[in-house]
Amino acid sequence: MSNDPAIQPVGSFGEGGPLLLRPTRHGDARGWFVERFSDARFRAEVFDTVFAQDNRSFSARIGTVRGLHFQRSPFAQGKLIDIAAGAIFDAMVDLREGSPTYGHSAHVTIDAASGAQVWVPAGFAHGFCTLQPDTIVDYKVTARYAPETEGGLRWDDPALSIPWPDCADPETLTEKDRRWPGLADVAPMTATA
Ligand SMILES: Cc1cn([C@H]2C[C@H](O)[C@@H](COP(=O)(O)OP(=O)(O)O[C@H]3O[C@H](C)C(=O)[C@H](O)[C@H]3O)O2)c(=O)[nH]c1=O
Repeated sequence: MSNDPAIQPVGSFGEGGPLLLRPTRHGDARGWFVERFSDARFRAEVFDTVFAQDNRSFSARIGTVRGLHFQRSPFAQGKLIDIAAGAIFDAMVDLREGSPTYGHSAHVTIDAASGAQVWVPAGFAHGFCTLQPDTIVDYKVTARYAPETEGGLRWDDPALSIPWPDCADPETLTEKDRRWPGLADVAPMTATA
């Protein structure tokens, strides 16, 4: 486990779990510059993988809930999440087959102001709730979009004990996100990226 303050674990999943990353912002009189992603650095310091796709979602309303989603093998996705505008309460659940922390959840708040990022490995269900209006979430994923392999977990399943923020608004859920099963009814994932 890294003792680099720029890389810290999210939750208690042990080696190979989600991470909070703080890329260095180089400030000067004009503002700042940051390398949001470096292939070589990510492979060396976080996880040796390649990314297949860059995604961006815009959520107009505060309290918008998206998730909890995942893709199954062979399109299980690791996700590197970065906030271009606004802020999110980011949540993840371990669904890795055989994991000693199977079914455990964790959460972290990240925002555009801090530039912090979250790495969510393949094998985790992922979702977020926006904490500001007009929030833009950018994220790199390690496998292409494969809707035929998509699965989900009910965002407010009591078995997950995710302490969603008070602003979370069920009215913002898509029909799809209203229908996901609870943890007891989801099969574990083989986390191949
Ligand atoms: C994920 C995805 C979606 N789409 C299309 C499919 C729909 O027409 C539209 C919205 O899709 P969806 O409602 O699945 O979008 P989100 O609810 O933001 O889904 C995401 O939400 C949580 C937070 C995640 O972690 C996943 O990355 C992702 O599932 O974009 C694509 O064309 N490509 C894609 O990779």
